[in-house]
Amino acid sequence: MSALNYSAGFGNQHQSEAIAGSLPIGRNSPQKVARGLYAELLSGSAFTAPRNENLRSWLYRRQPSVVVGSFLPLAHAYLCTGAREGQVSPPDPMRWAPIEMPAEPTDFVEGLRTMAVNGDPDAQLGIATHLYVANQSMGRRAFINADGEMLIVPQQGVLRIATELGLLDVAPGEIALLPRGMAFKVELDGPSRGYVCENYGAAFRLPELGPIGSNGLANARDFLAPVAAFEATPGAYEIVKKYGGSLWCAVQAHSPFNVVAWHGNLTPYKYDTKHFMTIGSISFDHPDPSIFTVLTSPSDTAGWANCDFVIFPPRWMVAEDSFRPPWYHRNVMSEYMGLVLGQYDAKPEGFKPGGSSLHNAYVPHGPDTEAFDKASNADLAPHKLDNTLAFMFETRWRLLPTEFALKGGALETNYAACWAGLTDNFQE
Ligand SMILES: O=C(O)Cc1cc(O)ccc1O
Ligand SMILES: [Fe+2]
Repeated sequence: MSALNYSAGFGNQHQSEAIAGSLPIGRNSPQKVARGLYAELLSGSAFTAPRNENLRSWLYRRQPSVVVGSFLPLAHAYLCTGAREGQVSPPDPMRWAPIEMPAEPTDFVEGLRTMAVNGDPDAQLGIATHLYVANQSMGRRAFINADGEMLIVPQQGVLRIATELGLLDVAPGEIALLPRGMAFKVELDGPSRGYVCENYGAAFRLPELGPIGSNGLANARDFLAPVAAFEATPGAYEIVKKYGGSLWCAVQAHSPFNVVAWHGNLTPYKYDTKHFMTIGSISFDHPDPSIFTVLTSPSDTAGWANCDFVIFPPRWMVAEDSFRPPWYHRNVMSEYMGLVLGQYDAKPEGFKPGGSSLHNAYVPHGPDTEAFDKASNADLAPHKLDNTLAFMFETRWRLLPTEFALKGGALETNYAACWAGLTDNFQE
């Protein structure tokens, strides 16, 4: 596959045309659009949302999205939505082994496995955490998620994601952010696995930097939007839509990837986590993990995120007289974690790439016995945590595991045993 071009900058008013002269100049909806294209507005916020939160793009396309026909229900055995489809489970820490690649041909949508849910897409609140396992490109099949935006974290396999606004190539170590309601399809280069945060709440944005200043963490210029690209091959397309927690399917006679030009600030993005500028302790103590926030979806209460996307990338550990890994803690927020590669310092052996863990609100957790012993006795010379990438979807609402998470076979039965060796070392 040839290298793609991108348009850089998070939240910019991007503009792009696959054929020069297709974008209207100085207006959005001229009486006749150049080349016989139709103008279509896709909004990601209410029209009257404050200017700094207003999201919309104008699409100039060969046929408008309304030419689709009617939708019929489409079954999916593993896709769950909102707290209503979660299971009752005890307040124990939970951890899952990586799930197996499917034996049958499975595309990205068919390969979604919901692990945990909260909130309600109709209330525009909460998230779902999914895994995906896939071995087949979507071909002439597109997915539109009207319930939430999709943050994709590949763990294995490079994804070529075709969107209405153009193409993104996304490898492990990179992430993709796909706006709610925008059609996309996923092409594979081989068996692929990864994680998805489906966000029913406010759109992900860069966090405030406060005293950090005007630079650092994820810098806006490192987010890459696609450039306009449309599919010319004629023929029918299956449109799979997630709408109100159910999947629906319609067949239309043409490709939905027929946008010749577009402009606006509602765009898909990719971001390479190797550009994340970490900030950490250069004196003592382990800082709160919020220091590693890449993107945040705020809730109505300041600082209590609907979801924070947090990464634990390669970085130097230099803190003096400090227990360097995460502390033992009980958090009001709920933490779903995944591992893209390498080891996570709080669980060096037990947490595997492709695996997941869930430490829900007030469920105590922290370094396992091995990590505690190692970090309590380590020589505190500067040390590089290298070849590692863990991440966390942290949400203010409790995450309910799904039936697949509890009964699908990957749940560890004795996870809590990793803390059983923490003995009482009290010396009177
Ligand atoms: O529990 C975890 O492993 C995630 C986490 C990491 C950290 O550095 C501090 C707090 C926290 O919840
Ligand atoms: Fe934690």
